[in-house]
Amino acid sequence: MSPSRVLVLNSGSSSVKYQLLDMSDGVRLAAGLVERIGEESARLKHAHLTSGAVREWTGPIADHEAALKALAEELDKDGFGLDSPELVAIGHRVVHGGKTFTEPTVIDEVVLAEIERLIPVAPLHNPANLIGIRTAMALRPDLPQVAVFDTAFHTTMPESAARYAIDVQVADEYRVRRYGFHGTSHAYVSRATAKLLGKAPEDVNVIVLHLGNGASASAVRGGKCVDTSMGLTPLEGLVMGTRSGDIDPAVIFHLARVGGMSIDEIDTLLNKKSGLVGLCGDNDMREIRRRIDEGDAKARLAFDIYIHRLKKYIGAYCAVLGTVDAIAFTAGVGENAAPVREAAVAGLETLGLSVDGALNAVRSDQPRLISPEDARVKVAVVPTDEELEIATQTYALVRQSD
Ligand SMILES: Nc1ncnc2c1ncn2[C@@H]1O[C@H](COP(=O)(O)OP(=O)(O)O)[C@@H](O)[C@H]1O
Ligand SMILES: CC(=O)OP(=O)(O)O
Ligand SMILES: [Mg+2]
Repeated sequence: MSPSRVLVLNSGSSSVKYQLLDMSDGVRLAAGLVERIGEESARLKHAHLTSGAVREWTGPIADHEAALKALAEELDKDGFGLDSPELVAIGHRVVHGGKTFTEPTVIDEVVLAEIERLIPVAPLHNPANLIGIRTAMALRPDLPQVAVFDTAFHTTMPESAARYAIDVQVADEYRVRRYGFHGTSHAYVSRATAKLLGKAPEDVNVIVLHLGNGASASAVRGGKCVDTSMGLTPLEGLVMGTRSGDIDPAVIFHLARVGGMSIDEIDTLLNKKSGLVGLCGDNDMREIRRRIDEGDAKARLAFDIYIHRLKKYIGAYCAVLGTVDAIAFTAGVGENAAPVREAAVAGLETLGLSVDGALNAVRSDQPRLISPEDARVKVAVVPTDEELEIATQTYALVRQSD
């Protein structure tokens, strides 16, 4: 049998998630996570999925390169070393691909240079993605390394949604436009939602709510993205774990002129010290719900602001799409937090939206409907699988160029 294993690396600002899949049968062989990179108490969790064996390890991991080497060692212990001839490619999540990359792309020096050029518009993500790619290339220079871009799915947005209403020349010179992110997830979840409805992606309009630590909404018409909430960078849109999402841009001038803050300080404020963490000190929805149950007013207000923004985007995307077949909740918060799903659609009956309390309370890792049976617009929980989608696209590309 020809080799058919693909390793997927999803390098975030302080973590690396990875999965090894056999694409001949879709079996996941190993998966893991290195988090708190750069700290003394970094943590590695590795699972050998066919046996169920799990290894965990806590200790200092200095940087992303060290993290990559540590995860390569764990794979090696399970007989899945990066030197394995079974491996056909390594697929990398790359967050910002600008307008250049609309498809998965085999990485060479030109592609690396372009990803590097885009660092100013994805400062939390692209540098980590680059280190992941360079380290993997050094370990396996002979293997195709494929970049799968978060922005790719959104390149179908019409100009009316993608352009900001600013001077066109300035916008074009500095490539200021709305790119959108989490596209791999929006693509996967919108397709999986169509499947759940028993329809082809071309035949349905779906609103996808990707609510993780970073969060974004998208409006998908017939399988193609027509609008999304993130913009030039992953800062626009919904309230997130540590990011503000939408604000009046004049807040920035005000903080600079009146507050005496530097641009870098404001950048850090809006990207890392805002959102849920800025509002109540916690960015984990589990902790926020626990505090609400204890009567904590700050946590309550943070939750209410989060929901208010989410509702506005649901309403906006109903308007953008005209007719909506389903809205799908996904990622850490969307898949697990029933109170968020309930609150987000509460009062939207006139838009055809409601959830069934009992169905919403069910915990499952399977795609499922949580709206009443006769609902005009279906509400679904659809677990995302960015790693599978990256592996699928990576494998298809290397098979095609065989
Ligand atoms: N059981 C749960 N209930 C509520 N929220 C949860 C639960 N599990 C995870 N979350 C939320 O999901 C977030 C992480 O989502 P995830 O999609 O893994 O994020 P990312 O990929 O951006 O790191 C956590 O910060 C937390 O807020
Ligand atoms: C683009 C983005 O926000 O990604 P993440 O949710 O992984 O931070
Ligand atoms: Mg994520």
